[in-house]
Amino acid sequence: MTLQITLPHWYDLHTHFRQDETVRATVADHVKMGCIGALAMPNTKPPVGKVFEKDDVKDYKSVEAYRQEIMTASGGVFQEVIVPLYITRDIKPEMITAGAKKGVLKACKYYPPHGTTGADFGAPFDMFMENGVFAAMEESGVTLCIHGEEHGLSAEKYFDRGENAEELFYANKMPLLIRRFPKLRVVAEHLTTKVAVDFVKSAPEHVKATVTPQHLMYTIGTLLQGLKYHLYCLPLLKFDEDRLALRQAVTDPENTKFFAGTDSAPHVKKVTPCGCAAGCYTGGIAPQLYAQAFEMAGVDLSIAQGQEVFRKFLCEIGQTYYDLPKAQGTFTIEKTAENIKPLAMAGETIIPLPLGMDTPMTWSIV
Ligand SMILES: NC(=O)N[C@@H](CC(=O)O)C(=O)O
Repeated sequence: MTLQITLPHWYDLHTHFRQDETVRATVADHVKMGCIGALAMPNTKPPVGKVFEKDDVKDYKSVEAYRQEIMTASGGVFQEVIVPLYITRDIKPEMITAGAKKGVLKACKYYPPHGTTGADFGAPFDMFMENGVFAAMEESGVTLCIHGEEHGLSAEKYFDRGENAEELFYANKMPLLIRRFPKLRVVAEHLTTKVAVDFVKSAPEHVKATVTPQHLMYTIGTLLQGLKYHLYCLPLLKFDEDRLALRQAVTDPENTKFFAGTDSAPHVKKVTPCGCAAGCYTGGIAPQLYAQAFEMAGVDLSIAQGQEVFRKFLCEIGQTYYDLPKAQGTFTIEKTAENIKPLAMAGETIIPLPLGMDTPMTWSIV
């Protein structure tokens, strides 16, 4: 008999829905994969750089309008959407306090300046340590979602082994942050290195982390062999010992910190004449990929104990941390290969991550 697992509906707690007509298509893919909500990243065009529509901050999108746009696109399926405020140079501590007080602002997102797709509005981390922004977040219980990479490094330092951009950030910046703001809620996003995993493990309980399917499944070697550019995302895939640390963290039966955040990032123009944009699209297929990754990590998903570890990672830890409405319904995945199709969008196509990979998908949505 084909193995099936029934899971509560879940929240993807790190994803990119983009803007305009892309929102409807990407949200639909999330609905297809059992999501009842998400934490939708603010690196849109223009960025989500203000809290309320009435705030007069450049031509930025507002948290309240973008949240409503996504809720509407889900056709009533989404129970809740968290839109973090993009931390730009234009953010003032008062905006955070006011947004939190009204219940509109739950999180803010730090991007290293020019560190990834849509990160051009980011500003140096130290600035927010000093200008009252992180202090206002700590005081009002707003979560800081961090893209934890040092910025401004040369290419060879950025991807250096042992001292790469993420390792430097978790060795230097993060300890300072949690010492200075001991009550600040922090989510370390899309971890890729053992250094970062060890940091999160050793930090207080309110410091958590998201992990993507691709960082659990692949290493830099997979990307380089055949230059599989659909696997190019930031932070870059790392080495075997890093992947092992991630796998151990998410599959540990005692895990209370590491949860699902796909970083699904659609790019209609992934390839440029001399390179490619960072971001992997996993909309519609993420639970299947996570299940495959857990099996690759040695978890037996045919037994209750294995399923429990998986359920906690996908459906429970993050939902509890963000105090999101509990799921009433369920969805089912089964162990049969899924036939993936490119997503058509505004006359262009978005290629989901596993298309063209050597490893075919082993799970599908029932
Ligand atoms: N992960 C990525 O490589 N890209 C993301 C941005 C990000 O979170 O880095 C994107 O929006 O395309």
